[in-house]
Amino acid sequence: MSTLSTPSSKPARRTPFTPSKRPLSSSSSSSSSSDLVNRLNRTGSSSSGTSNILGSTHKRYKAPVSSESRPRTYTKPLSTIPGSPRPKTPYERSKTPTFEDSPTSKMDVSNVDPEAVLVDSETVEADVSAEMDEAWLRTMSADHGKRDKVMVSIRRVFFFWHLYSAWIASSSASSIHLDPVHAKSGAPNPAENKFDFDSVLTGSPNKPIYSTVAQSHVYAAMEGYNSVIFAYGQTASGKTYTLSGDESEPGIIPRAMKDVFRFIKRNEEREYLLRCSYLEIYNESIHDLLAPVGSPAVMIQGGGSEVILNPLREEVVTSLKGVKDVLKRGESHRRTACTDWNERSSRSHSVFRLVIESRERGEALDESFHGRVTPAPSGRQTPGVSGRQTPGHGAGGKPGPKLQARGGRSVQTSVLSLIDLAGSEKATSDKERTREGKYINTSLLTLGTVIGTLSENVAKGKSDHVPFRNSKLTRMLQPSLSGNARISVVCTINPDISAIAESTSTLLFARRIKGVKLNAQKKEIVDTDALIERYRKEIEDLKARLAEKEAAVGDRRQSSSVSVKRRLSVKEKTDESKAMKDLNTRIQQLTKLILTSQTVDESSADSRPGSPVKIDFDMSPYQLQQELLAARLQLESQATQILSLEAALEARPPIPPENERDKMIADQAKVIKELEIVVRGYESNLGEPLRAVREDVEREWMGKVGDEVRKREEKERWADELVKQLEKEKHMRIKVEDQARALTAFVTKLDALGLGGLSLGSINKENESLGSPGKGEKYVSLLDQVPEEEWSMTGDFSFEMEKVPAMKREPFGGKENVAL
Ligand SMILES: Nc1ncnc2c1ncn2[C@@H]1O[C@H](COP(=O)(O)OP(=O)(O)OP(=O)(O)O)[C@@H](O)[C@H]1O
Repeated sequence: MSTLSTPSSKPARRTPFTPSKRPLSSSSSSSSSSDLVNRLNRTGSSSSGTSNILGSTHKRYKAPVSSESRPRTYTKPLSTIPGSPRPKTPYERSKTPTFEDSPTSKMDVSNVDPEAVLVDSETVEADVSAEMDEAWLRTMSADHGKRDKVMVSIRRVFFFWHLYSAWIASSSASSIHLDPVHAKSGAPNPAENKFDFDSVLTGSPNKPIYSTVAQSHVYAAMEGYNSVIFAYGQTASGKTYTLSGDESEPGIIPRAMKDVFRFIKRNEEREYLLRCSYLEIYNESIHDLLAPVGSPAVMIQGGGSEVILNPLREEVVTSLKGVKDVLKRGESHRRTACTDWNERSSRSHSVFRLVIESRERGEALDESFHGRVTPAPSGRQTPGVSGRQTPGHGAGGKPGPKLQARGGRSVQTSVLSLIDLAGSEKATSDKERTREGKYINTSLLTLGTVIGTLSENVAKGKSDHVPFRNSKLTRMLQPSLSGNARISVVCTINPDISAIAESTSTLLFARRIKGVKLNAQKKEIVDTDALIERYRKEIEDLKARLAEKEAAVGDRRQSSSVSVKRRLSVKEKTDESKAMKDLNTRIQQLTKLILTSQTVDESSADSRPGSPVKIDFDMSPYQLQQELLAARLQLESQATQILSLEAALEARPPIPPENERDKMIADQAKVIKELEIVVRGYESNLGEPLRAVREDVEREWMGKVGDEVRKREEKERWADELVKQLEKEKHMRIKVEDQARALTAFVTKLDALGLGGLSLGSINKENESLGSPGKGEKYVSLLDQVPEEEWSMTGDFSFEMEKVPAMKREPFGGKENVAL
């Protein structure tokens, strides 16, 4: 924990929005408070009531808060040497209420009018103006926001009792390697023993660390980029010393805060709204270090690039002193304890955030637009750790106002996050410390896995799942690690031989995080109302100029005067028509821009249905009135809709808090598992028997169906046979009929020749001489024995017919003894 130095004296300060410079008291505390009260009083006209409330309580806000005011059970250890065993001291957060523990403070963001607490080059404390390295700033500003990789630096501590360092650091080569003597002592692979980074630093002074590791990121945050700086390393390796430092060697956080105000001091064009929050992740739950003891844990809502921390107290700061107070308060609430390695070991990951909102200064413009500017909506949006817009909260989750884009001036929003991670450690001799250590190690392991997956995805062009949700730390850092922030990591290394394995692990983590790709973007909110007004004015001017030109052309044509009517040269004509064309094009462009910015404005307003407005500048006043009426009606119907939606929202069952949701998800997973077991049981217990029954039924019926098919096929064959027989019979009948006709003709011929008297007996005799048929038998055609109508029904009788010699057959018609 650091104790920040307080400047001893302060020169005069200016108040915002007033040209007059009013000297203030030299006491930093009173100067701060009186300055604030004065400013609040001055802006009272625009923020009715706010100034009075703040004015009446400002003394409480200004009361200094020291860590001593919080009784702690922590006792100072005997030794301060890291690495040597220490007596164990338990700790706990103070239960004694102080004014900071009240549910709300004067500078809580929900209590202040943002316009009254802006900081600019005139109001910023003068003591921060020193030590501005302009050359450095110019070099660095060229780089702001352009880095697409994490900046990784190594800090190797070296204490006098470390007679010897196992790690040889080269600051000039920005590399560090293990002394070959120890190459086998803990390093996994000799080739892995040399590491190159953006910078490698040694020594105790914190100033070079700050300027190398953090300064460019702080400036990037001031210029609108989200920035994250964190320290990673084994326990007692110097992370807190690097981030917070001590009175003689302030660390990154106090130096960064000083630079924030320096930046404001030298930047005369912008004004700033600064808000701080301070939280810690202890045993996988998030605690607001600025909230009263016993406040509910902070929840992480949303996911992906939309991480929201709620409820999280945000305090507006207007001076370095204000930031120091906030830091002191937060640090007094941090969980630290004596471990075997560190007399004051951080038992949690701590995150200090500064939300920076800024816009161009411009009071004159503000006044001209004052009547039109929309008042701050109640659902103020402030960025989460990542800089994404999340619902901003003051004490108790109360929303506060935000800095408004005004007079055409856009508002830039960014977040500077300074993170002191708890150190990885082996099991300690204390049970409670070991339990904490497990949480710490698990979340650091998850951070390592997340970083490893991210850099592997980049290196191999993959998109493997990144387990951000496996720990609170990685979930909170997800938007930043996913790319929308500039990140600088300081990895602290213990030079001791006994820590070679841990130091190697830290260096491997540092090497992996180098591979994470970043693409930080500035976030800017544009005042579309003002832009539209500007465009409208420009259109009017252009239209007037165009009308002038057209009138001039008309005059020339109509004029009888020779000098006026003189013929224009080709060039003059071309220039004139080009000028008119340009004017028309610009008018069209501006009209389009108006439509675009209105559409953008509407679509950016959350949950507001888009209703693009078309502006026709040639409309008559009557038409405009009609439009206005229609718009009013639409507004009314939208208001009704909003009311009914609000009612529906209230009627909706409340969204359970995160731990309950996790429980519900776990319960549902349990139910799904049970159902899966039931389904499997159904398959093995019921599914199998049912399948057997079906197979039996199928077997039985398949036989029957086969018989039936066979029978049908037989019948079809039989029917075919019958058809064939019938065809044959028909054919035979035609043949027999032909023969009958021939015989009749023959008999008729014989009759005509007078040979009809031949007796049958003579024929028979003749037949006998031929040897067939037998004695006494007559030649009778079988056809004569079959009734004519049955011919078609008889079988094949061609055989009998063929036996009948052509000349001896009986005539048809049943005639016996026919005389031949
Ligand atoms: N570069 C340094 N120069 C001088 N003293 C240092 C340096 N680094 C660390 N120390 C001292 O070493 C001790 C342990 O350092 P520190 O608490 O910063 O370690 P840490 O990594 O934050 O440990 P933990 O993870 O347990 O919180 C402190 O007393 C600190 O003052």
